[in-house]
Amino acid sequence: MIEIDHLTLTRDGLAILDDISLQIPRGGITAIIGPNGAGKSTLLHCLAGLLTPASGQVRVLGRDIHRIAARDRARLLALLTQSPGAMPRLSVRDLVGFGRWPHHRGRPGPEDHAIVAQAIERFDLGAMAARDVETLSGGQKQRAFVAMAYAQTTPWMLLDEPLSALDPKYTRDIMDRLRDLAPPPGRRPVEPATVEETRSVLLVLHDLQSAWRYADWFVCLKDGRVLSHGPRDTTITADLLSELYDTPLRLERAGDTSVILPA
Ligand SMILES: Nc1ncnc2c1ncn2[C@@H]1O[C@H](COP(=O)(O)OP(=O)(O)OP(=O)(O)O)[C@@H](O)[C@H]1O
Repeated sequence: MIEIDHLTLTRDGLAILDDISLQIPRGGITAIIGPNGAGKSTLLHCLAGLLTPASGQVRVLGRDIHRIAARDRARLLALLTQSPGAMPRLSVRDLVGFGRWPHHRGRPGPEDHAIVAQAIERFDLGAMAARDVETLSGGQKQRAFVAMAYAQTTPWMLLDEPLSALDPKYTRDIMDRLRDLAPPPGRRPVEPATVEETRSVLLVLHDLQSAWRYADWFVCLKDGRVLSHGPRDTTITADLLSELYDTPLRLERAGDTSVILPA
């Protein structure tokens, strides 16, 4: 579980995160949603221990994130940021291999190679594994970075807008794969033999449809505060979404799911 206890983070004297307290359950997929500038990325960086709050605490599996050494943190949480930056002259295979660094620190062994191969297969990157990352399309690059986070084999994967450049096929593909790794609590993950631990996936999403379809748990942020959080079915309503985004939205049943539409 991740426990967030009265977390406040300020920049230039302004509270970007304002007294946030909540718990994020272990296992399953949690979506952080909310309008632009709500503080979603900032919260993700705080959870990863990369930003120091003005007050409050983040505990991951019972430990204060700021008291965990960087190397141990990297074996606990994988963070994929919104703009991971340029990777000149690096092949897709090498990029994915970077995910193993906290485990082998420069001396990869057979298990590291096996996990990288699985990640490449799992995220459908085999045909481009030898290519320079910078020659990939935006969506292909996105998949390669998610595969890198996967190869880190951490109990927690924190992904900031992993769907932003993806077409509908790969949106579904990546979310199905994350669902396999982080099934709803109580169900076994679909994992290869070398990667046995259940993952917990925490992602920032603007794609509300995917959030609705895949997330078990929601954190709804607005103006640096938590407007609502909890399991999907008891948290997400048309009224909540309309208030969150300051625009009228409705939620309609469509077969086995619901769609979110302008009201
Ligand atoms: N380095 C910084 N200095 C000052 N303000 C910042 C800094 N980084 C972020 N902010 C501000 O903090 C607020 C929250 O930013 P954050 O990136 O966390 O929002 P977000 O919810 O992820 O937004 P988006 O959906 O647009 O990506 C914004 O008002 C932003 O301008």
